[in-house]
Parts: sequence; structure tokens; C-alpha cells
Amino acid sequence: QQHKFWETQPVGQFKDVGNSSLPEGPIEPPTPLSEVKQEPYNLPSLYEWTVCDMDSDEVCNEVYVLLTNNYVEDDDNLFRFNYSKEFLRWGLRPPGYFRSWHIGVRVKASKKLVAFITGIPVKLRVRDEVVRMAEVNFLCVHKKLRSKRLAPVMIKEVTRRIHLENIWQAAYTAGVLLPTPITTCQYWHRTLHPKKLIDVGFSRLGERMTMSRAIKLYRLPSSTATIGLRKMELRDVPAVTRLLRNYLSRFVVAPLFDDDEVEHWLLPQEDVVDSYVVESPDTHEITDFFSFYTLPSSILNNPNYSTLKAAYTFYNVSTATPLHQLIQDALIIAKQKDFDVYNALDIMENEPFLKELKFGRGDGQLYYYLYNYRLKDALQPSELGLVLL
Ligand SMILES: COc1cccc(CC(=N)NC(=O)c2cccnc2OC2CCNCC2)c1
Repeated sequence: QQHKFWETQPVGQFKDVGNSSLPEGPIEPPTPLSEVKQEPYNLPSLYEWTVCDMDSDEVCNEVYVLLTNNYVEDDDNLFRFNYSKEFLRWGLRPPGYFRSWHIGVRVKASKKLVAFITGIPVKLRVRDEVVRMAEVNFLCVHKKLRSKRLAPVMIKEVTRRIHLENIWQAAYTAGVLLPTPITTCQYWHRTLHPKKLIDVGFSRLGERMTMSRAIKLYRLPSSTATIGLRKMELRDVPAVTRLLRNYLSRFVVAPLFDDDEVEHWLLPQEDVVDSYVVESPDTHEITDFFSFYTLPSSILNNPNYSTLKAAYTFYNVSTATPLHQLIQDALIIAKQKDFDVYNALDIMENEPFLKELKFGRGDGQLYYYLYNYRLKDALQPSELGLVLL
């Protein structure tokens, strides 16, 4: 039963893994737009589709409340992602977004929002092919409506609306194994507030580790080390775009960001995204940058704390400053901003700094998937240059 749905979809099937006779690229050809189903898929009769206008404070709040109470939890059900309203507005409205891809399900009688799924447009390069894709994210069904098979119809509906915009591929991640990952990533955490992380059960003290030793182990300098480090500003967008496009060209799969997209994704927004550049004091050129996004988690029933303040490393490029020094400065700034933990995946060239900067391995994997695009072989995480929110 568990993969009945995915066996009907144009995704790499487990039975095809290793079958090198299958070509790399789209699995199904595009359909003529006139042949794409024009009307929405049928929902169970009690429910109706709705478009969630994230510009509306009321609707954005309904989405926020649904996700806060029903979105992804860690494997031990100690934490639940708590995306903020400002973060959701940022994450769902990049240049060229489609409001119709912000899809909700309401109870007809009460109009209560009980499910959500989203897509945003992205230009993704896969080796030498540039493919217009959708990034599908925030699939959430209210806890009380689980196993009503709502998720498959929501996935089909967001796919249908993406097809209507003549886009035939998508990228998505999940913490669960589905047919078939293009890569399997390990997540890592760098402790910033050891006492709180131990109190809430995020971290455990090792055998020979006392609390005071843990506090000492994770202590960071109070100020950053890199000369010329400063917050990113609008005037830095062209230089950061050049740095990022050049850097991401190293990876097998990576987004192609233009200036507008770099401005959207990397210009700092308080409590949403932080970005810092290194400006060379003599030449004034921008040689490096780092960024992280703010994604708190609700702490489920802890007497002393309600929220885990977590930073997630986003895009980082080093050309003059060693990457581990750049990220050490990111840790220092995150600590100054009272984050409890700094999270990362072992994608891109992250693995070396994960080991050098006292990150600990997380207890789970994050799988990346492509819809309607086959890769001959799965990628190493270090071949992947795509970060999803
Ligand atoms: C600490 O609170 C949590 C609340 C819910 C789930 C998890 C574990 C988890 N699933 N973590 C990740 O997926 C993760 C770990 C490191 C970096 N990025 C991540 O996920 C990002 C990217 C995918 N969409 C969710 C956020 C942790």
C-alpha cells in the first residue's frame, strides 16, 4: 500500500534503479496544454479547494496556524517546524511565483483550512540541461484527517496546476524514503546553546561530558574574525549573483539564480534570512558570502521552553576566505543573535566544515527527489547544489 500512489507517477521506480539502459532526462513528454485536465481533481465531498493568497494577512495566518499545529515533527515527536508568517511570505513569493500554486483545502461547512501544498518556479540545471521546474513544499494535512488519502489528490492537483503553466518537472524533499531519491543527505547540527539543547532533549550529554564541559566545548569567540565582513546590501546583488552562479556551476544539480532571484532569496530580512558578504578592504570587491535562514521549531510539551531558535545554512561561497572561517563567523553571528542551534546538510562542500566546526550528526536523513526526470545514478550529496526551505 505504501508506494501504490508513487508507482503510478513518472518518477524513478525502485525496480528501475541501476537499469542503465534507461536514458537520463524527462520520463514522460509534455502534454499539449489543451489536453491537461482543465478542472480540479475531485476531493471527498466534505472538502473544497481554495487558493491561499499569502498577501492576505488573514489567509497567511490560517496557513501559519495549520502548519504550526500539523506540519513536520522530528522522529521522536519532540519538535515541530514553526515557520513564521514572514518566512512563508518570503518562501512562497519569489520572482515569477503563481498564486494558484498556493493550494489549500477547506471544510465546506466551516471553511476551516485543513490542508496545504505549494509550488514555486525555479530554473534548475541538471548537468548541462537547464529545466524550468517547480519546487513543491509544505505538504500538510491536518492531524485529524490523516490516512484519508488526501495527500495523493493534493499532489495530483499541484501537479495539474504546474502543468497548466507548461512546466513538467519538479523538485521536492522528504524525511521519508519514496521512489526514488536523487540523493540521500545527512543532517548535522552545531550546538550554540548547549544547556537549552540538553534541557529540551535535542542533544544528550556524552558519557564523559559534564554540562560545564559541554558549555566549554561549544564556546565561540564573541566577535567575528573575517576582515571586511558585513551585512549584505542591495548594492551587493550583482556581485553576489556572479559569485553564486559561478560557484553553483560546480554541482550536477543546482538552481540558476538571476539578479532578481538573488535579491529575493539573499537580501537580509529580519527573522527570515541573514546574509553577510566579505568586502576586500583595498579592492572593495566582494570575495565571499554566507547566508542562513531562520526556522524555529515548537518544543512540544517542555515545562521551561516553548521554542527552539534554529538557523539553517543556506548558500555560502568562499573564494578568498577559507570556508570553515566563513562558517565559524556565521556561527558567531548566529550565537550573537541568540540562536540555539545551527543546522546544515552534507550537500555542496559542507562536509569539511561540518567536521571542523564541531557539528554533530543528526539522527535522520533528508531525501531529495525529482518529478518526471530520471538520473542514471543517484548523486553524492556533494554533487547537489540545491537548498529547499
Ligand atoms: C528541530 O526541529 C525539527 C522539527 C521537525 C523535523 C526535524 C528533523 C528534520 N526533518 N530536519 C530536517 O529536515 C533538516 C535538517 C537540517 C537541515 N534542513 C532540514 O530540513 C529543511 C529542508 C527541508 N524542509 C524542512 C527544512 C527537526
